[in-house]
Amino acid sequence: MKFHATPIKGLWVIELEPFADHRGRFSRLFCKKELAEIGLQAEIVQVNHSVTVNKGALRGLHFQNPPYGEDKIIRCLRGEVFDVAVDLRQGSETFLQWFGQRLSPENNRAMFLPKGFAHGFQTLQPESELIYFHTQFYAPEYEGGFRYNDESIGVNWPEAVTEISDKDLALPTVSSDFKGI
Ligand SMILES: Cc1cn([C@H]2C[C@H](O)[C@@H](COP(=O)(O)OP(=O)(O)O[C@H]3O[C@@H](C)C(=O)[C@@H](O)[C@H]3O)O2)c(=O)[nH]c1=O
Repeated sequence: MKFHATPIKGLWVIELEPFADHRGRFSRLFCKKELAEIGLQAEIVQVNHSVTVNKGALRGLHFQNPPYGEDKIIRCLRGEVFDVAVDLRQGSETFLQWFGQRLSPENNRAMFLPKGFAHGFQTLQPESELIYFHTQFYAPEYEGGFRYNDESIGVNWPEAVTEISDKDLALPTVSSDFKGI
């Protein structure tokens, strides 16, 4: 794995390094020892998978509140997505700044989000599949989120939004007294 720093400290793009031969490819998706270099300390306790049927569909921006904050690794297995992380860390010099990265099987990129980030993505291809590695269990009572089009965050989504859940449409915008998580 190669690690590429982003403009937001602690947020990394992971480049997988597939071995290719006449049979196809082999990639290491997770390595505790290598990921320790970019700050992954906790155990992975849950692996999730999502399929999004339509191009332009959007999920996010999601996070879990303390004490269920989590690190996440996100990899696209099929299709292509524009993946977004938003810095919600209290006192961070990049507070409320966002970073976007295209993820696809072809570009071999994955994202590493430490605790304190919101996450969302928009599909750039139909039938896009993601696999997520999480360091916390799903805790619905600690779920948090912000509206994908919150102006104080200002994510520049690449496509018109064709689909979004009612739950995500009902998410709040960032209030002026929000200090982070
Ligand atoms: C996230 C999650 C959902 N669920 C359930 C709740 C619900 O019935 C159904 C769908 O949940 P949601 O609508 O929240 O799914 P979704 O909008 O795809 O949520 C995901 O969005 C992206 C952006 C992320 O970063 C993920 O961590 C996760 O929050 O799955 C679990 O059982 N475990 C989980 O970890």
